[in-house]
Amino acid sequence: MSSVTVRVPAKVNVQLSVGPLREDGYHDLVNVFHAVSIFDEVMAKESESITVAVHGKWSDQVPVDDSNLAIRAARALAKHAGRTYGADLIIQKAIPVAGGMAGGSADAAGALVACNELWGLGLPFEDLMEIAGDLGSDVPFSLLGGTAVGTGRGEQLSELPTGGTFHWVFALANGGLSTATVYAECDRLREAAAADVPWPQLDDTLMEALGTGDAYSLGAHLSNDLQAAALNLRPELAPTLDAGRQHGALGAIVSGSGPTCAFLAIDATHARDLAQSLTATGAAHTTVAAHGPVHGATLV
Ligand SMILES: C[C@@](CO)(OP(=O)(O)O)[C@H](O)COP(=O)(O)OP(=O)(O)OC[C@H]1O[C@@H](n2ccc(N)nc2=O)[C@H](O)[C@@H]1O
Ligand SMILES: Nc1ncnc2c1ncn2[C@@H]1O[C@H](COP(=O)(O)OP(=O)(O)O)[C@@H](O)[C@H]1O
Repeated sequence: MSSVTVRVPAKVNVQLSVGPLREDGYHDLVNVFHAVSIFDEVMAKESESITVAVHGKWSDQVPVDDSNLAIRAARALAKHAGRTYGADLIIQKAIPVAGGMAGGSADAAGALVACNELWGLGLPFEDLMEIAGDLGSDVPFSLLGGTAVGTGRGEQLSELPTGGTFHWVFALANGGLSTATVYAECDRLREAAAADVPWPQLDDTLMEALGTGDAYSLGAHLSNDLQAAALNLRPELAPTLDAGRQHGALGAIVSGSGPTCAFLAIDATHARDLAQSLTATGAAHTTVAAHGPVHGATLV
């Protein structure tokens, strides 16, 4: 086989509950991930060494050196297999960069699946999940997709059955936010408020809404403990969220660490209308309609 292509989705967090800061610099989470139909594609081609090239709208914001998550994933896989392998990784980017939609994690997951195939390693899914967890807290979910609860750093996953398809609109922001900076701002706000940080708990009503496919209830129960921090760092996101609610979104939330804003719509037609209203009124400059849940990293 001379080349392999893998498609990997973006995510939104429908519940993101952040526990106290741990000694290792991470936070324990209850992170309810939901994979949505915005996809990066990762192609792996036979080569002597491991390289990366990035194409698409956001390509200029992605590093192509050894810090690229797809390169790090391919290297980690080769190390796990105990041999030196090469692959030219070609990424077609549609997921916003540093947008809180796990684009880098998606590319890492895509590279793991593509190189496992290209190199004929035949490693089982569980091995890929273990390597993924070492690469980043969100990478296992990019492999798995669907809807799932992440605990620990977010890397320990349990799949959640959902009762239907949910329709979303994403308002993309100019410029990204660093995940580490948003977590640090969350800690700073908590310290300033001298607030006790409760241990994160799964929201049972949200679980039920996902299970029954009840978009109205899901919209009412979306939650994100990083939202206040993201809004502090990017105050201009607050009016965008308000505009979405005014235009009939069932729920409006910052996606993960932001700055992408996510709006839950009633159905596909409402999502299209909502996306149009947000751009027509200037509340958002770029919007994307998408649905979830969708599969994780998949060979095409
Ligand atoms: C916030 C979330 C929500 O899904 O994603 P994004 O919205 O950024 O995509 C995740 O927790 C991000 O996961 P990921 O982007 O993989 O982060 P990592 O590379 O593991 O960690 C980057 C940094 O984020 C902070 N971090 C991450 C995960 C976690 N449970 N606690 C943390 O405090 C740490 O400062 C860490 O150094
Ligand atoms: N393949 C990649 N795609 C996107 N970003 C990458 C990639 N590899 C490394 N990065 C770096 O990771 C950072 C976080 O990117 P991303 O995963 O898109 O954001 P988020 O964590 O908000 O979902 C970016 O600012 C970029 O410097």
